[in-house]
Amino acid sequence: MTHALLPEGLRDRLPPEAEAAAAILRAALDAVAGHGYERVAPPLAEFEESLVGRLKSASARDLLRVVDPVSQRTLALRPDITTQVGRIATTRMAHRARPLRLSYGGPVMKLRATQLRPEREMTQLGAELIGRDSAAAAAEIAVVAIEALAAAGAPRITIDLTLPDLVDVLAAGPLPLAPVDIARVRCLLDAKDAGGLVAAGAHAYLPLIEAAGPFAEAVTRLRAIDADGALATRLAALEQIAARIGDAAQITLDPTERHGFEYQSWLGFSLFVDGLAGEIGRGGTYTILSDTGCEEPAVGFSIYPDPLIERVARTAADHRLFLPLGHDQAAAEAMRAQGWSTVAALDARCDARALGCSHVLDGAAAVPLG
Ligand SMILES: N[C@@H](Cc1c[nH]c[nH+]1)C(=O)O
Repeated sequence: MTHALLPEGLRDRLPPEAEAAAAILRAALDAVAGHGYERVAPPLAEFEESLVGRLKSASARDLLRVVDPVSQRTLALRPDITTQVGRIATTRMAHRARPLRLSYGGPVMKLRATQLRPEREMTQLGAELIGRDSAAAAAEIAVVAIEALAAAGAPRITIDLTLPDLVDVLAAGPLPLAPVDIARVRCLLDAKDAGGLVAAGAHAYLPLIEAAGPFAEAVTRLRAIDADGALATRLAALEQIAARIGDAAQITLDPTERHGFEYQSWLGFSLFVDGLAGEIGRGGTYTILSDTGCEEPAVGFSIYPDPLIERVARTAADHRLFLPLGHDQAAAEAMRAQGWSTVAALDARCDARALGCSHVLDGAAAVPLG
């Protein structure tokens, strides 16, 4: 009977998951706000053309579209709030001093589900720092991303740093490649296909496959490749970012990883949480195009926190307190002030266990239901 109730990839969130989802969003965005990021809330849908082409190098995206009977124009549901924040920053907030620090959180819609993420609607939260894409700016964003994830209840966090335009930089400088070969070499590096690189005559790129792993060793190997100094500023920036992160997260480097980086420029990063499959967030540097043709650098991150919901919901369910008939109302209020959810009996038929309570109020004390 559940099939056909909702389209594929869309679902209702029931208790306690809906509450957990809201709590996660709140906690993560509070952490972000603590660093001076001001919240913006763009709409769920907007004109298709304003969602496309706003960020430099963004590839055309499959969007979920509708024709708006009111404006007679095509609207698209947002698949990524970063684009909208870019629009706001370069239009309505163009007059504001840079760097401009903005945060956001809300649902996004993908046209298609993937095997790893069967949902088409998901929550996205994040922060964008507009007007800078320096190492200092990137380091701040990485630290804020890790803090937001920790505040959302993520236990051990790993950040994987990458250099999305690395192959372009090397191909244009010390390790020349014909333009037609660049895409091929990128794919071979993505697949970590050493044999393929040799067959394609791109031996010089082999060491990049080796330069992946825990940060300290990987960056040393990457430095060894940098014979002509073409990567010197990037290497220094990576070191600066890693030093700023310190031991707030495990740091790895995968210099040629490009998966999921659609518009990021010199820096990209993916966020992982112990015990969860796949990445939970992503970020990096990018360029916003304004309507007047100006370009503005930026750096930011997005977290897709839905996979954390189950974990948080489990903890929340441990603090549900049954208030028997005739309970002490002041005691109940004191318990709510401590963060308990109270469930009041309305008549003798109300059953604590059946109503999902973990404790019962006895006098002024919460007694576990056992
Ligand atoms: N919005 C990007 C991540 C990002 C935010 N800012 C820069 N990059 C994503 O979801 O993949």
